[in-house]
Amino acid sequence: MADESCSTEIQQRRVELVGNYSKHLTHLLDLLFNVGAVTEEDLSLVRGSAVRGERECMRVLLDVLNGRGEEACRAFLYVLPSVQDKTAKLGQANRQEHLKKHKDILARQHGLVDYLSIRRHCLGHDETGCWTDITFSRQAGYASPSQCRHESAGVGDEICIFKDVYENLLCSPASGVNMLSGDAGSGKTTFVRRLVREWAAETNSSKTVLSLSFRELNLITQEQSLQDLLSDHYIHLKPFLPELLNSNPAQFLLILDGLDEFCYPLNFEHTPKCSDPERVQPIQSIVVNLIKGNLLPGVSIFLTSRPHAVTKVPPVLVSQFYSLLGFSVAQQKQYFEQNCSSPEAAEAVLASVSSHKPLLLMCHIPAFCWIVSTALHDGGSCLFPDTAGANSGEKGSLGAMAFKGLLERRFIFESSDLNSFNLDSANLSQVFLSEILKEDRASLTFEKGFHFIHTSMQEFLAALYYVLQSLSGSDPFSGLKPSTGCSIQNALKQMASAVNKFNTPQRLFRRRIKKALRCGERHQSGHMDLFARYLL
Ligand SMILES: Nc1ncnc2c1ncn2[C@@H]1O[C@H](COP(=O)(O)OP(=O)(O)OP(=O)(O)O)[C@@H](O)[C@H]1O
Repeated sequence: MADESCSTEIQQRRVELVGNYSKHLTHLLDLLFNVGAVTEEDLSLVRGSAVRGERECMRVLLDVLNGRGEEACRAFLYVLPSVQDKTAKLGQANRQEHLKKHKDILARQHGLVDYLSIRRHCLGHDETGCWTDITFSRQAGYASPSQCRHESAGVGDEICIFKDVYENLLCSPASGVNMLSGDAGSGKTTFVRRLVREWAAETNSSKTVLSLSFRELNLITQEQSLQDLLSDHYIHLKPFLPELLNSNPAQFLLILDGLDEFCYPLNFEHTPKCSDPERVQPIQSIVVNLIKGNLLPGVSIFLTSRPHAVTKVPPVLVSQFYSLLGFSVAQQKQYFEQNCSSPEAAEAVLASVSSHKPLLLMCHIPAFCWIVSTALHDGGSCLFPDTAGANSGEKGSLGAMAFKGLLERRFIFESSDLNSFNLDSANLSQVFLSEILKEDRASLTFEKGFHFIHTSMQEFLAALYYVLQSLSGSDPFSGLKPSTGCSIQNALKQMASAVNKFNTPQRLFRRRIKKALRCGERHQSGHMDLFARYLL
């Protein structure tokens, strides 16, 4: 009776055995041959079905075993656990190896060299010295749009630092949807970079980070599945992704940086519900289903956004809401000390900033500290002292392209855009602040593009272009033609007299500034926030 049960068991488990063991057929055949359960003839018979796929081979093997009787079936059931053990161990080791590789790749993608360009000198030292402390406020969810607009902590908000946010996102089991709101240039992407790098350096992390930016997601024009999206982005995880995503989504932290830049509308009410990672759908539906917890239920999500776009996500879906509060005066001091070439230079920069109240106020935004310390890197008192000179035409064209980009809400430029403004990408790195543009190898498409080293720089150059055009009597809006370089060159030559005019604004100039501000307001997207501040 006991003997009969082996062949019966195999028949009853036929579907499961074909599903789970077809992949390990070679190993199984070796074991069965070694214990004498199958003959060479049997092996040929099984392997002869290879053209119809490994599952068919497995079916043939089960038939062969059945034909050979109870002894062979018992041997099969006996060797089965060792196949399972070995493959589980191999799979585990392989997976660990790939996750380690994943950490290395993510750390490289979130590297510092291009991003915090002026602090290369600190890279050889302890990395924590590269980041300046910044303060956050934390509240459970957010209730109203006005709540996400202000930059100071409200009553009942908890004040926290990097470590607190890190622990909530990466050390607590499942933290739902977390949102970080901050003004343009306030340090959201820098926070993401630091988070990823510190996670990658940790040996015992329980969660795995996946990081995407909305700027990259904008490039996806075809419908696709979440699984394909992630597999394309993280090719090294491809063999494990289906299993990882299905088995335990709670082990992932998914970072989505820059919601304000996402160009597709998010419709939380009418997007069809989808919980299948393999289902093909538009990119905005993937985002909605992730945030609603339909796709990868239990995954922790970290969204960053400029304040105006926070309301794209309904408050009820947000479990923790963080705001970046900017640099305090003490933190600004720390920043300049970390980023200037010497303590004397840092002191001179700080003195320069402190003597201009508007500048001091603006420097609570890290991007301003970055621009100011780059411009005054030697501690001098003149902003961008070497902007006048032989390449002013190119700088002006760059400003025109930056302004056109803002009007069209574009942050990535193609070679043809550069050509139409007579800009040569090869020269640009030498022209302005050494790294004004960098190549964008958007990893989802591998297409070549360019973007300003930071959007705050794009907005700064656009504002500079706008002011100089207006002061020279030209209309900045009509100056966005390919030949713009020449007219800007003239404008830059007149910089000195223009600055005087700036002190005694003329009616036309005032009208132009008002027009620009109205234009900024009309673009409710907030991508001209800094542009407007620079103008003022
Ligand atoms: N904590 C920090 N320590 C040192 N530098 C920082 C820090 N935060 C921001 N910066 C500097 O400010 C610049 C702008 O920061 P970041 O790109 O993170 O802003 P953002 O909030 O993502 O801006 P945007 O909304 O325009 O995308 C960085 O390039 C970096 O030089």
